[in-house]
Amino acid sequence: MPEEGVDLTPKNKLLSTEEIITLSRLFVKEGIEKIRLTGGEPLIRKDLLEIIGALDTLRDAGLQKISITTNALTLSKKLQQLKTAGLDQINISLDTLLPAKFEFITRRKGWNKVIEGIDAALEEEMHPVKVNCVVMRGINEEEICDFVQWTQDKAIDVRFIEYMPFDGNKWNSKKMVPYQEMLGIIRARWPDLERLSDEVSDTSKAYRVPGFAGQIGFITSMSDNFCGGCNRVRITADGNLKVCLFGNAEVSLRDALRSGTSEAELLEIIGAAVKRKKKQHAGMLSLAKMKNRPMILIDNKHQTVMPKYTAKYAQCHIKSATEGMKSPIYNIKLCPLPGQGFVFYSENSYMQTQYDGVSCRHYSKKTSNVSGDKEHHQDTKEKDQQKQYTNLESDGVTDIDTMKYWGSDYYTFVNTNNQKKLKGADSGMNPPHAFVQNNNPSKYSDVDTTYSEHYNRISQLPSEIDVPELTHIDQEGKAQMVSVGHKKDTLRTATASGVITVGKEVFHLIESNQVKKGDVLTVAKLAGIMGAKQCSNLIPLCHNIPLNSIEVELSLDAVSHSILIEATVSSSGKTGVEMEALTGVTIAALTVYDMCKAVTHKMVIHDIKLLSKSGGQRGDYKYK
Ligand SMILES: Nc1nc2c(ncn2[C@@H]2O[C@H](COP(=O)(O)OP(=O)(O)OP(=O)(O)O)[C@@H](O)[C@H]2O)c(=O)[nH]1
Ligand SMILES: C[S@@+](CC[C@H](N)C(=O)[O-])C[C@H]1O[C@@H](n2cnc3c(N)ncnc32)[C@H](O)[C@@H]1O
Ligand code: SF4
Repeated sequence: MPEEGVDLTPKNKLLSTEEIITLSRLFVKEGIEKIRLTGGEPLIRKDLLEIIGALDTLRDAGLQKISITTNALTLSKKLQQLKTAGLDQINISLDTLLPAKFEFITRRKGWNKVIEGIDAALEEEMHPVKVNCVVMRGINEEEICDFVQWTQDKAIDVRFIEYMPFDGNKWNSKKMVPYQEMLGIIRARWPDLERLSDEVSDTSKAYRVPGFAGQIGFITSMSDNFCGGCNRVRITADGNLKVCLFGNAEVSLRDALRSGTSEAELLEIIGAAVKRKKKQHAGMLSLAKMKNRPMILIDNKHQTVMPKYTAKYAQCHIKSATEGMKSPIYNIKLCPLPGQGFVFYSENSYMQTQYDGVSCRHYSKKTSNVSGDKEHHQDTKEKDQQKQYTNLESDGVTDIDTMKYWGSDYYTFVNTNNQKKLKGADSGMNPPHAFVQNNNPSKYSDVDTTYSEHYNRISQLPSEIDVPELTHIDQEGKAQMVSVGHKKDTLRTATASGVITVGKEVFHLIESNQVKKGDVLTVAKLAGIMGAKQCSNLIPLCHNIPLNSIEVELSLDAVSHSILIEATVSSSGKTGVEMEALTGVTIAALTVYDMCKAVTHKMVIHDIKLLSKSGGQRGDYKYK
């Protein structure tokens, strides 16, 4: 819980008891066997007993387990009643065995109450009693062995959880303790720690110290995801279906229920969502950059925009991006800051969308607005638009390399620079909120797209997404050389430059050609040419391409006692030659260094950069 707290969702936005039960019945009918009430915090719901009691009546329909995950602050008082109502299993969160640290982590007292809750669960034989401990470096990692020791006499299952990134929790990779490291710490003290077997859909990898009453486990979402066995779907307290904890795609089942959607239609919506459940979550570093609801809000905050108007406006925006912009889009750029989205460029206009779905702006480069989007921008002054446009560019927006449309509201982006694939409308199950104009539904009350129309359209989209592999990593995140076989040959040139500052003495020796090893400028020039030719042998994922020409020039700067090096390379090929030009400059500079190091080591190679580049898919580049 952040220090400043969170805004509580108005009650009418939360699923009612009846709605929770209706949805549960539907899911159980479709084969769900276990329901976990998690958080937020389930124990603060006044109707918890009623919900568990109603879930208990679904046993005959196939429900086998009813569980909760709780902070256990009020558990000892309520447990007996919960068990009588039908609760089978309980997971309790506890990140420290030290009461003072508990207060520091949770910002409240209550450690004793949690321990009472754990003891009560053991007494009530709520088997297994799982204790969830999120391990954070610098906070509680030195307590790992104490937690393991705790299982000697207590028949609990302590699960060490890798700290996961959620909005606002200030995650960074250093704070996360990977499970291999935890395992190492435990093995150092208990070398005979034994591995137990897991169920295929378990979140944790189970272990036990031989002879101990309890066991331990590791929940390795970050370092070794267990998505392969994932069979879970999640409904937030405000009624959104999330098919992945880490996915932003959410579908409002609450709104569907409240708009009188039939059971068959609901099943269609759910089916379409589940079919698009991804094979696994994004990689660890990408996750950290993603926008995701914090864990505390998975339970209770309305985040998704309403499909009623998103469907129409998504269509409208993609349409303006393609047709409304009147001329073809020649470039798409990703804005540099999270949530700023994409900019589409065409001859006569450009359009900015926000990736988080908050807004979408369509700007005209000329005086008149572009059709299809006019009404949305009456209030935006051309000058401001221009300013924003310029800012985006000067902020160094990063190119999207390719984009593929799958229909009127679905597309994929691939961004090689950032090594990631971005999906605009996500997997199509979500209202395509990347293109929502405004989050004020009343403004668009004329829109009448219904759920079923929307999802019908979406369900026609291909379920498998053939995202082009353009990055230098393969599907397992390992390095690969990108295939350029499909690319056309074009004339490509690149110029790079660099500087070696050699100091007064060496400078004069070079200038007067008195360096003992020989003619520095000539040798370095040849070295630069040879270096450019050798580029693909030196840089692992570089292609070896036929070069048309290599020019290396060295000039002397008597003021700074430096040699300025410039290399220009050209090729008629499938891939750019900037690496060749940069290698040429680097090798020329190293050669100068090598030839002069007998005089001094006080030489600095610096400012190696790409000055310009032309040809290729992404257009020309000039260093400014
Ligand atoms: N990646 C991922 N991690 C999850 C998911 N559900 C739970 N976890 C992780 O498991 C931790 C404990 O969650 P719990 O609420 O106790 O649920 P659980 O582990 O699924 O519980 P069991 O039903 O006992 O397996 C969470 O803090 C997450 O780290 C999920 O769907 N995906
Ligand atoms: C978000 S809580 C909700 C249920 C309940 N309020 C509780 O405290 O247990 C569910 C589980 O997620 C864990 N959790 C919370 N933030 C996490 C994070 N950043 N990384 C990994 N697990 C986290 C909690 O420790 C808890 O076991
Ligand atoms: S697919 Fe999503 S929900 Fe399932 S284990 Fe992976 S991250 Fe969790």
